[in-house]
Amino acid sequence: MKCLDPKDVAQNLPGWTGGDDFITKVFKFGDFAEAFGFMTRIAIIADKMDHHPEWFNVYNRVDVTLTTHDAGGVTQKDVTLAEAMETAAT
Ligand SMILES: C[C@H](O)[C@H](O)[C@H]1CNC2=NC(N)=NC(=O)C2=N1
Repeated sequence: MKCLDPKDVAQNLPGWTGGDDFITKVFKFGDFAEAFGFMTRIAIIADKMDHHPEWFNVYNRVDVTLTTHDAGGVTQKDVTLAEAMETAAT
């Protein structure tokens, strides 16, 4: 799958930042239940896509990094998953 420029990708996603080979965002929720609810909904979508996030949760915060390991960079799969996260978080 074709790799995209992470900076270009991040510019079109609210609150996302582009790194060398990834895009990243910190999501904040009202409490742990909301954060974990978000992670649960995304886990189901991600597994159906066979495309899994790197993420770290403490209480109401979820730090997300998206990259496509098989491609060694950011691909359309990361864009699709980031968009699903935006929908699930709002
Ligand atoms: C074998 C399996 O399909 C692959 O390892 C999938 C699983 N989930 C994945 N997730 C991510 N983020 N990148 C991948 O390249 C990837 N590959």
